[in-house]
Amino acid sequence: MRKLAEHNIPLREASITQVHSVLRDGNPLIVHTSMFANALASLANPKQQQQWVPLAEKNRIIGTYAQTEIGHGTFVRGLETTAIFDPETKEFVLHSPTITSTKWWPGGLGKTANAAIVMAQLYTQGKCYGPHPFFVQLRDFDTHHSLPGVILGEIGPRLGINSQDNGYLRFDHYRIPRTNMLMRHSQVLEDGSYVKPIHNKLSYGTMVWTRVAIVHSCSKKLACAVTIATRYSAVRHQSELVPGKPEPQILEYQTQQYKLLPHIASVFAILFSASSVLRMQRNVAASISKGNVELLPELHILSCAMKALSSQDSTQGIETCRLACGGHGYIASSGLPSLYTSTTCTITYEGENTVLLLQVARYLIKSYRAGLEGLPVLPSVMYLTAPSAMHQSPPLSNQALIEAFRISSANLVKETESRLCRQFNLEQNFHYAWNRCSVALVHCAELHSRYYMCEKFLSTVESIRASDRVRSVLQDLCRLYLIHHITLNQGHFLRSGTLSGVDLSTLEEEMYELLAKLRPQAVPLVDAFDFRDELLGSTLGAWDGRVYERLYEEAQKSPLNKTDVSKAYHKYLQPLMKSNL
Ligand SMILES: CC(C)(COP(=O)(O)OP(=O)(O)OC[C@H]1O[C@@H](n2cnc3c(N)ncnc32)[C@H](O)[C@@H]1OP(=O)(O)O)[C@@H](O)C(=O)NCCC(=O)NCCSC(=O)CCCC(=O)O
Ligand SMILES: Cc1cc2nc3c(=O)[nH]c(=O)nc-3n(C[C@H](O)[C@H](O)[C@H](O)COP(=O)(O)OP(=O)(O)OC[C@H]3O[C@@H](n4cnc5c(N)ncnc54)[C@H](O)[C@@H]3O)c2cc1C
Repeated sequence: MRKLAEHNIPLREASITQVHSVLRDGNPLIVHTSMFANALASLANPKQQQQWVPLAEKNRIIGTYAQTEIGHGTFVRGLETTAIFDPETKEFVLHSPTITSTKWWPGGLGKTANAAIVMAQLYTQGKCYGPHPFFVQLRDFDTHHSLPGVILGEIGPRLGINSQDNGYLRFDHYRIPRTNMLMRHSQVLEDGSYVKPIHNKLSYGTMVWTRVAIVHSCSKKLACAVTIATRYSAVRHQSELVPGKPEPQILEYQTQQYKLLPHIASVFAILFSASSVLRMQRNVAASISKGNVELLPELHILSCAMKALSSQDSTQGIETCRLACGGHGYIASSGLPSLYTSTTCTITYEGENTVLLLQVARYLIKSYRAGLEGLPVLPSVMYLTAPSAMHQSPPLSNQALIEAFRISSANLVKETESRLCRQFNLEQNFHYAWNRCSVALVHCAELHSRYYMCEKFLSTVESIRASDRVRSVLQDLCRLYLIHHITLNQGHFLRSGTLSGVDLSTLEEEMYELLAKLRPQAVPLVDAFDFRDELLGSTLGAWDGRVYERLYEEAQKSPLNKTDVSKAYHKYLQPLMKSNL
């Protein structure tokens, strides 16, 4: 915090790499500066904001977002914590009636936070109105002791981000003032009457906002990983490419280029998609403040789609980068393990990916059916029932490939919808039929989301202001991305008839040429991400390429190297060596 203050950077504006470079194993304040701050900004009314925001900004209040329970994370409607309005005292009584209602996971809840936005089932006048957000003080603001009626702690070691003190929380008939319910969108009045919001999912707004932020952070984490692995691949020499010749840089191997270059491209694809979703989010936020919620469903679906794809792509990409560094990728000082553990959790949190993709699929099927009936559908899914335009672009041009994506995606939705209808006729129950088709439905959502990402990559590269040479590199990278994802999904293109076996062979051939063509650009491309060595914090990825010296220097810092003979020798090893075991 002192470093950031020195450089005049508020924590909420510190970049993901700046924070990650200092707090490798998780940031106990991340949920405070992201979700808690956002919940106050978007769910609290102006009076509540005046009361809490200045205190949160000065870190007098440190908050978290306590929604997930030990029994339910995905199914928000199934939360069990209750907030029952007591009209006598004009208070809400928060209670955790069961073990499964224990709040579980919130970042910083264990030891750091003294307050939380708690999602609880709102009851008033004997009726339940579903999950609503409440501002809840958990600890004394001076002594930091937990308050009577609040039981909390930390949940124990995790795969990674262990400095984030993810916590648990229970309430025992804990009372908070009525005015602690976040009342921007819905209210409980003094007499206990409920005022409903203009859209009943507005209280989920903090999740939507965080999903958008995750997309951007995934591109940054992947950019760090490809920088490390690419620079290392230019330094590392191994084996013989031609027998008897000197060992080449491992980046000369086509298989190594195939491991790295598509993920370098992926950084741009995710980044450009993130910008487009962020623009949409700003528009939707502005319309909501004017009372218009028309585009909220579109934003919800787009943020689900892009969060799912970017978290999956960046996690796989980081793991590929780690593997591409051989043994040295496994050492903590390479920076790759902590990048992996702090990214793979994005597949699960803020909506588990399969669940989010099923939300996307639900929207695709509904929109397809609406389109067939001539009803209006939102812009991103109009293509599902629009006539195909495959023959208008030169064969295998970028535009033709995007059209192939669009038609294949529409085709898959059409095919899956027919399967859903057939299954419905057999089962006579929509929900069972839906479950029976859910693998195919996830594939629909993935292909639609990939189409969106490819389209955003291409349209951004086409409109970007850059020198001809820079543009040409970006165009090659974009082309590589399109072809790579077509080859990974070739079955869909064959099924839709948009590409033939011969087309796929031609594209595959071109992909190999692109790998060779882009090979000299690999290091300049990652240098252009412009990470300082201090921020990257990697023995393998530093700018000067002194990999072996740094690995050796770092090993000297191991606590085991402080003495020649370790204490364990005297305590365990020597007795073992002398025993007859
Ligand atoms: C899966 C859903 C979306 C399902 O919600 P539901 O109320 O059961 O709705 P449904 O019946 O499936 O659909 C009804 C309808 O509600 C729509 N909807 C759902 N969510 C939204 C939204 N946000 N905005 C606008 N619309 C929304 C759906 O699209 C449906 O629309 P439709 O009826 O089809 O027109 C929800 O339960 C959910 O969001 N679950 C995921 C939970 C989650 O993301 N938790 C995050 C906890 S915080 C965290 O992980 C922080 C980590 C950060 C860190 O450590 O750094
Ligand atoms: C590191 C980390 C930090 C977190 N931070 C916070 C936080 O700050 N605040 C907070 O409130 N929560 C937090 N969480 C909780 C997180 O949001 C949930 O874990 C997440 O939403 C997934 O829910 P779940 O654990 O209930 O998984 P489950 O839903 O139980 O998932 C288990 C499996 O069931 C499947 N499944 C579930 N429902 C369906 C369905 N409808 N259709 C098909 N398959 C389904 C899933 O696909 C998955 O394969 C955090 C979690 C982690 C790991």
